Amino acid sequence: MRYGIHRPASEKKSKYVHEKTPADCMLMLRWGDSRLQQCDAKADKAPLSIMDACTIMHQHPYDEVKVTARAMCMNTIPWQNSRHSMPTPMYRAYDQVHRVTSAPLYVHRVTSAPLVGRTYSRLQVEFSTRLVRLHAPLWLIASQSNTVTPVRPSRSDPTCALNSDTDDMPSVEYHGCTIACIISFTSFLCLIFAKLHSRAEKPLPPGPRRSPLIGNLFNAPRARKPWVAFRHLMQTYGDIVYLEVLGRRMLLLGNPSDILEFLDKRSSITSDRAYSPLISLAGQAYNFGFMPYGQWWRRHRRMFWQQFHPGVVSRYWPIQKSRTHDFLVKLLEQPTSCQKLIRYCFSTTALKVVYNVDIDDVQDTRPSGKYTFVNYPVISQAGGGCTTLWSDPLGIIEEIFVGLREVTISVQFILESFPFVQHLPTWTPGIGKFLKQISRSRITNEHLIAREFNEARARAEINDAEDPSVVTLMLHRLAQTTSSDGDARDEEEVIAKDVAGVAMEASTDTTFSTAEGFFVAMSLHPEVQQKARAELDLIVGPHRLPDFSDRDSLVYINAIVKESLRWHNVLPLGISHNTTEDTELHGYHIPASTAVVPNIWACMHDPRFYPEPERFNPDRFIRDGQLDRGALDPSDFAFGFGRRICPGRHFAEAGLFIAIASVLLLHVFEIVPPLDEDGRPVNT
Ligand code: HEM
Repeated sequence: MRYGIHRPASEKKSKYVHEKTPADCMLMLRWGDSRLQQCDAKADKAPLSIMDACTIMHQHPYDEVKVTARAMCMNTIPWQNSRHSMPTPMYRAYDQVHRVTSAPLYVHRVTSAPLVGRTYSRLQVEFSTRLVRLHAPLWLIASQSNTVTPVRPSRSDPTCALNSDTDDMPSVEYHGCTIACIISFTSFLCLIFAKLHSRAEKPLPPGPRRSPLIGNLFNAPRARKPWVAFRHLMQTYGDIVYLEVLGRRMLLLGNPSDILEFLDKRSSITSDRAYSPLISLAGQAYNFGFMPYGQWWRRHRRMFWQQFHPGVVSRYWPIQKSRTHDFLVKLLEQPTSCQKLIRYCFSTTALKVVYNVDIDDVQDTRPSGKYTFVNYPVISQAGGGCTTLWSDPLGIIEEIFVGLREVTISVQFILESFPFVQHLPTWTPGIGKFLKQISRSRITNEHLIAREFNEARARAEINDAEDPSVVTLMLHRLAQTTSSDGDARDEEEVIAKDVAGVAMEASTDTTFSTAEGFFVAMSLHPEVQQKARAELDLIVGPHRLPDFSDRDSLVYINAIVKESLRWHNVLPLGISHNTTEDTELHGYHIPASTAVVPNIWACMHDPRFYPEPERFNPDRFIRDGQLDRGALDPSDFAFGFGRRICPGRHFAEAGLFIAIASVLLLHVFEIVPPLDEDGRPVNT
């Protein structure tokens, strides 16, 4: 029985196949177990692309089909171009080959597909297998360099694939020393393909069923607490969940050991950040926390670290202490403004530490214009996060934060999947208002950072070495180390400006949100306040305020700091990392460019590690009167992971320690829940 594949005249020639492609492709059809039939597609002068082959296989009701689509391989389709028309698994396979060889690949290769159920996924598996067995690369090189003559397959040819189930390559004639090159190159590629093959066999992690095109769009949480929605997914699918939303891959991790294994131990391939148009839209392009993993990020991080590593943060302790004392005085005067004053305390500390700016009053006027200290809640994953900006027009700031609050995961996905959305006019229904507000945020951000840096630099130039601010220290260091090369110096200054901006912004909302959580916890747990005071009375006594020198002795206060970080996570999903290579986790294949989202909140509220997780209980970190080294330490999670771990954590923990110890020591404060209209405590 003979089958010929005659393409109807009306059928368009594949747009992927180049006119000059040698058309010596063939199609082998296997009918039943033993009857082999063949068709030489060259007769039709219609070379098949792999997609054509797939279509044919898909359309023909054979038990098993083997397709050898050879000569259209090279110089026909750059693999990238075929991305949108390929079944995803096949595209991935090409993608992998491309990554490993880092060479332009024009490979459309031999495939074999027992069409069980006639699905492409079956095809993909066979495809990888056969790449290894068939030495496909040899054939490709040979046909390109013309040093190997392909022998047209025929049933009588013993080397021909048609005559055996093993599908060996057709026989070839070699010329001169190219043999050695070909053999070694082939072995190299075989190794690569073998590796790919082993990867391809691993399944993706479990997750909800993906719909065509949109993937898991409807599984992506739209609620304000995505970390809770993600935990629900994990309860269904396990601690490792894979989602794809509009073509973007996402891996959710909900188990402490998996998170540490993947993001800490393998941080060399999991420290990238995904690009999002939101970053520049919101004026955060300067923020190295969102920069991709690479030299520019590294230079920023290095300069930041020089100012905040554990060996130097003690130089900011006096500022942290004096700002805390100022906070206590103000709290005594205005006890009902507690929340506003907490923000004031941490924001003024940051401004002083970074720019050497003094603000002594909640309403402050500076000579250069009217500035109002304003507090507005800003987007924070915990919903309770806030930021404080030191800026001119109060109305604009409010507008900005209204805009930022609108940045939900859905908006993020839409912008990332359809970047053109950012260029839509601001009157566009639905998204226009958001775009307007976010663009105001950007302008203010850029203005603020440039202005504060320039003013601090001017002050640093006239001032003396008394000023320990981050900007001054960075500028001094630059003056000593930067070469006379003007461009290099300019670049270093840009980095210094960025670093100062990040230090100011990143250190305010995170720390005061944690402190706010602490106040809420204290209002709910008077017994914790009592225990803390007993310790403070014993160690510090009634005649002075706590100091950093008391830190090691104040075990219960340290446990409160840990419990505050655990109980109220300011970044419950951290900042997602991106993989830069294909890898695997617990037998699952994790493709490159997957956003890895650690559900820190889920870990910190997992009853397996923290019994009664909703209860604020510092004792869970104490054993035999000492901090329990065996307990899962929230600091190892709340500050992120690997090479991206929060570089401001030592500064943050010091600030939290001194604020918490000082507030609790003063017996004049009793932190209680707010009262409702009838005078009953409101249980938050
Ligand atoms: C309680 C306070 C804080 C918490 C809970 C916190 C948490 C985090 C987290 C979860 C990350 C993401 C890490 C990752 O990608 O895995 C991060 C990054 C970062 N944090 Fe913090 N942070 C706090 C305070 C601070 C402070 C005080 C500063 C500055 C002085 C700061 C500066 C940064 C910077 C610059 C990054 C970006 C690091 C990078 O991408 O390389 N943070 N923080």
